[in-house]
Amino acid sequence: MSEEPAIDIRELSKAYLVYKKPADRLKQALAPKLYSVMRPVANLTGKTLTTPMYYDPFWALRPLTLTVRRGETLGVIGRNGSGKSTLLQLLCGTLTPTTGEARTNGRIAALLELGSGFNPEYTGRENIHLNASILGLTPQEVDQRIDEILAFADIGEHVDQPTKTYSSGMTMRLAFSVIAHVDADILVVDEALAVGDAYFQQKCMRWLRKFRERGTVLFCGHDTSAVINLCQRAIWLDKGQAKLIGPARDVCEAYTAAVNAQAMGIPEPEVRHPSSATSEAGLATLKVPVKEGAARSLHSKSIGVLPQIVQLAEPSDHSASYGSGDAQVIAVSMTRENGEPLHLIYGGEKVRVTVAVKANVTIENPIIGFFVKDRLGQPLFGDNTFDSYVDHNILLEPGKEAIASFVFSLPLLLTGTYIITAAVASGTLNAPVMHDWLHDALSFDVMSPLLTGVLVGIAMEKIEMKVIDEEERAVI
Ligand SMILES: Nc1ncnc2c1ncn2[C@@H]1O[C@H](COP(=O)(O)OP(=O)(O)OP(=O)(O)O)[C@@H](O)[C@H]1O
Repeated sequence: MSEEPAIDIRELSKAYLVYKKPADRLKQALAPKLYSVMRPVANLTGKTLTTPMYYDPFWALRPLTLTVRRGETLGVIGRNGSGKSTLLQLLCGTLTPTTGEARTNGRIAALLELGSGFNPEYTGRENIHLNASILGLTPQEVDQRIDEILAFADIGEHVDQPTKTYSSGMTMRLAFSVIAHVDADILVVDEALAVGDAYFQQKCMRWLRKFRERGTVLFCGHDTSAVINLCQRAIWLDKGQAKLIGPARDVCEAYTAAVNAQAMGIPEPEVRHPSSATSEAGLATLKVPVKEGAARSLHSKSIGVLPQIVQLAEPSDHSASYGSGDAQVIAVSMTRENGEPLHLIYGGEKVRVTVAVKANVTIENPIIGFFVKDRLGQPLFGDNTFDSYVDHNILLEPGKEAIASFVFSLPLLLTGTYIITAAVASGTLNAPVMHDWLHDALSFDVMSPLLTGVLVGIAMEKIEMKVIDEEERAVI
């Protein structure tokens, strides 16, 4: 049983029937019956009548064969209209295939097209019952889990309002909460996940990372950094065809190269399909053609002064935390080095993150730390007080507070929302006793005009370029 793949797709395809005129749809519905009556008469006169087709088939998905192992996370990427939703809907059974089949082993739950599974006239509570039962829970099981579902969604009294009155963020909270509580074996999620506030997204990402330890995930979207971050393998769909299947990084790089080439008006890089023997391993040999005579103008720019607008949000009241409770994080802030509020910051400038904690019992040698995570919950950078204070024998008595501040040059960050996690512990770094770990202590938004394609940038001190001759080449 455990050797069975979670998803087994054989020659799966979908052709939509496209009618030129609305009347053609009616003709097509009537034609088979009409022709079955006319055919025997025609046969008597020695003619053969074939039923005409009033539609053109549009192949949204060409025959695809693919297996996904249990516990694997597969990314599905491709441009708009490439067939991603069609594939996922075929898997979920909401579309019927034209050829082939998709077999799934285990309970499958999908978060596709936000709220599409909700009846807008029903209240949130009624939709929980409806969706959870569609996903296989008995009414008793829904009753047992409803408090957990509501706690996870955290939408307060809105739960008794019709979902047509919900914001997209609230719909997302409820929809995700339901699929998180139905004991799914296979989860199919698309970029609907990007809806909602940063704190809830972090909660979903934490849940998703945990789910990956036991379940199979299909993650669909245009966002290659999310696919690289979450998925082991990826499939790139192009005009309904699987253009490349392989390790997520290779597939995303090939896809990004093709998208960039198209934007630059140069031919797409050649993509070599892996042979079936090596399809699970490395692949994708790329040759990037350069447009002949493409003159590039070169600017010198001072990277150290990229304006980044940093907007701090209020700390979340609902931040999840864990720890012994012997001490707790009571405040977290990010300011300029001198403590002034932060609004507009230039790349490479100094900032100060301050974490205040309070002891509930005597804490010997507290360790206070923080790290900054991106929207996918991936830690980017951070530090703690351990190395600097390991020999200081600090005793934090019950009711007393301590603050730690960290001054550093803020790396250049991509536009987006970032979250600061803060924690207080004691013991050692290898065997810490965690007193309070506050997942989402503070968030800040960055507007950055220039950077793309990296997690963080650094303030370059100097960038130079010059044309060299062979002699100079020899000394490099
Ligand atoms: N019911 C339909 N009838 C005809 N064509 C359809 C139908 N549904 C989808 N298509 C077409 O099938 C192709 C694939 O659509 P699909 O929604 O699967 O793409 P996608 O990769 O999910 O796109 P996006 O990234 O924009 O969501 C598109 O060209 C779309 O126009």
